[in-house]
Amino acid sequence: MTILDGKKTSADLKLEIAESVKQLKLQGKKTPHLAAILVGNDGASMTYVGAKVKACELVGFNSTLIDLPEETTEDRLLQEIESLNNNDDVDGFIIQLPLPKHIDEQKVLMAVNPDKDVDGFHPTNVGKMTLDLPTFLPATPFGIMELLERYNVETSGKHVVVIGRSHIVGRPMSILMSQKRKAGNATVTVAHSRTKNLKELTLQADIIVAALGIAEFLTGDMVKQDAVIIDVGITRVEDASKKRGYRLAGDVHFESVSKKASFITPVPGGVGPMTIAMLLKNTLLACKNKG
Ligand SMILES: Nc1nc(=O)c2c([nH]1)NC[C@@H]1CN(c3ccc(C(=O)N[C@@H](CCC(=O)O)C(=O)O)cc3)C=[N+]21
Repeated sequence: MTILDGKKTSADLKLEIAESVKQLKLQGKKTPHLAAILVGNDGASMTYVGAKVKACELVGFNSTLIDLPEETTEDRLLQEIESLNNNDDVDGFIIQLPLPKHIDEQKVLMAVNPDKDVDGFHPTNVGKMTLDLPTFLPATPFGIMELLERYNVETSGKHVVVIGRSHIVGRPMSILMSQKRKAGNATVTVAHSRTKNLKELTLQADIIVAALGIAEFLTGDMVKQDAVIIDVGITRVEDASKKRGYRLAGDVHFESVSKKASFITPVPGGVGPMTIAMLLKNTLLACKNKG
């Protein structure tokens, strides 16, 4: 069994990105600049955005965090987006999800200039991804593809079962892995909350991407011997014995599943850190695209 070490791989990627930033600077080009908008003070969201800002510092990017209160109106948020769209120094920006319920997420994501949409959530970029045209790939799926590639995990002709159909992970993952590309050429089944006989499907899977958001959902009895397991879930589970009062759990029951897996991503230290590294990669690309 091999651990797909996202922490190590993301550290390697960040070194590569830092090297590119140095080269840009030597050529007298501008420093990449990522901005993030955070609405409200959800604990997990604050952690993730904080990690993104820290990662920017590490690779030598400039970063801006726009921290708005929970009661921010949709109009006010749209104004902030317009101002980032028009800010020539900002190469790319993201709006941390989820947004408060009074804000229309689709409307907000459509307001982002697709050339600065380093999350790859704008319909233009989703369309380009689907057509396999050059674009910003959504960071989590992009990170998983990179991890599979760097560990030389064979995907061609394999049966992948993606559990979850979200716009940010499950759906794009299913599209990318079925495409003719590195870590692609797979036969993909998308399972979701209405799927019948899920266990029958997962037992046939060579590769399982668990992205449904239920802690420790996938157990050893649902998995074939030597399957490749990608755990996208990250849930804070109350645990009084921990410093912070919680532990992080994936969508995979690691203890039972790892006994059968050939490759498996841990939580923490798997897909999460890769997401951040790929966001940086997209920002570097946005900066280079500008010329
Ligand atoms: N517009 C937008 N873009 C996103 O990419 C986005 C988002 N919204 N909303 C939430 C999800 C989630 N996400 C994570 C990023 C890093 C870790 C990460 O680094 N996790 C660490 C642990 C961090 C911890 O201690 O909580 C790990 O898995 O090792 C996890 C999750 C990005 N997301």
